[in-house]
Amino acid sequence: MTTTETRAGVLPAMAEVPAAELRVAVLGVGIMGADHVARLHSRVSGARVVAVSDAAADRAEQIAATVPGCRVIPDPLTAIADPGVDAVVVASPGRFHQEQVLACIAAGKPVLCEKPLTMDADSSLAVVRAEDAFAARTGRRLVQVGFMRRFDPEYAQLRALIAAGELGEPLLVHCAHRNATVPPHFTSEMMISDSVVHEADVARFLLDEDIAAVTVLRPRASRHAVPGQSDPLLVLLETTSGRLIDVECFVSTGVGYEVRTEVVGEDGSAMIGLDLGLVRHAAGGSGAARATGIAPDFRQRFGRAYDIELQRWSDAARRGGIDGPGVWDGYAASAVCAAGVTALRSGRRTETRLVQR
Ligand SMILES: NC(=O)c1ccc[n+]([C@@H]2O[C@H](COP(=O)([O-])OP(=O)(O)OC[C@H]3O[C@@H](n4cnc5c(N)ncnc54)[C@H](O)[C@@H]3O)[C@@H](O)[C@H]2O)c1
Ligand SMILES: O[C@H]1[C@H](O)[C@@H](O)[C@H](O)[C@@H](O)[C@H]1O
Repeated sequence: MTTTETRAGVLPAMAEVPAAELRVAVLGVGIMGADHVARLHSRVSGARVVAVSDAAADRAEQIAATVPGCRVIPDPLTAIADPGVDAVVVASPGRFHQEQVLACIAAGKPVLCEKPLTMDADSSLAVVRAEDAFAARTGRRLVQVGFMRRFDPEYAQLRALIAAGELGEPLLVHCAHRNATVPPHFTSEMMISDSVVHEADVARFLLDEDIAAVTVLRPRASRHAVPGQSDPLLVLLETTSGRLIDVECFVSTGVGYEVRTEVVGEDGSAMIGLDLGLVRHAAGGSGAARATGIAPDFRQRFGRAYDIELQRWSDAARRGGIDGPGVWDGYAASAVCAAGVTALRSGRRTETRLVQR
């Protein structure tokens, strides 16, 4: 149900990419959207940013000025419908994703939607249903979700190691997800729906199964936490077959952007995210050790992953489809986060509710 569903939306790697350049509109050009505009303009081939849209007019003008010929279209829905736009990147705040992604589906335009797909499981399911209806008519998938870790070479290597059986049966995954700071409006709920959503997807990506239940513990809060916020959090995800994933989510460390993942299997363990490449411990020897650097934020740590993600999305969009995590992955992660928010509020283990596909 997990990556099989994703694979259904993945176009074969050998498929030809049409010669015509993909004309892209980017909706929301704050930190992430502006980074994607620069990436599409200077590092992704076969795509051109032709329009940007942002609730802040001056911000839209400022970012449009960085790309020759790029227009500002103030209303995002007008930008989606514009006949000069072939495909869309949604990088607006999460609460606008549902409306904007549904408009892309209605217009039949491929869209890369930044995570989270939407803010809760029901609205994500509504997107799944709309895209399913489109796919039933056309045989094409339109929505790719910006779970960029799947395109990070270290995560890909870790997944391949697990799939090849090199660690034996994976049993445990230890994750650290640390940010230097977050804006003052960032709530404990957002630590689940906006931050731990990455681990919800990574767990499904690495282990190829769904998350059945979530428990959230609140350790003593850091004095740097946004007032009223429980920071850090310890989140425990249980997979359907009984594997456990523990996630330390700490978003006000003041240090930098630290994202680590260690998989412990019956026959060894492997860890990524130390700026050392993949470090592996197996019977008879372990991996490298050298001084590490810490990236200040996601743009440095996952820059290469975003480049690969947007290049592959753009190539697939030119063929009319997607090449990466789809709506079902977005929905599954939203369902985990919904259970997580309930677990956070209630202090109780909460089962994930996922409809049958
Ligand atoms: N994949 C990642 O690692 C990653 C990293 C950062 C952010 N994100 C995601 O990207 C999205 C944007 O995050 P950000 O950090 O860039 O936020 P941001 O606040 O820096 O930027 C959001 C921008 O959207 C604009 N905006 C507000 N309402 C809008 C609307 N209705 N339509 C279009 N634009 C609108 C705002 O004016 C602002 O410029 C979020 O979904 C976030 O979760 C993903
Ligand atoms: O939107 C950001 C982004 O997804 C980062 O990758 C994550 O580390 C942050 O916690 C989140 O707020």
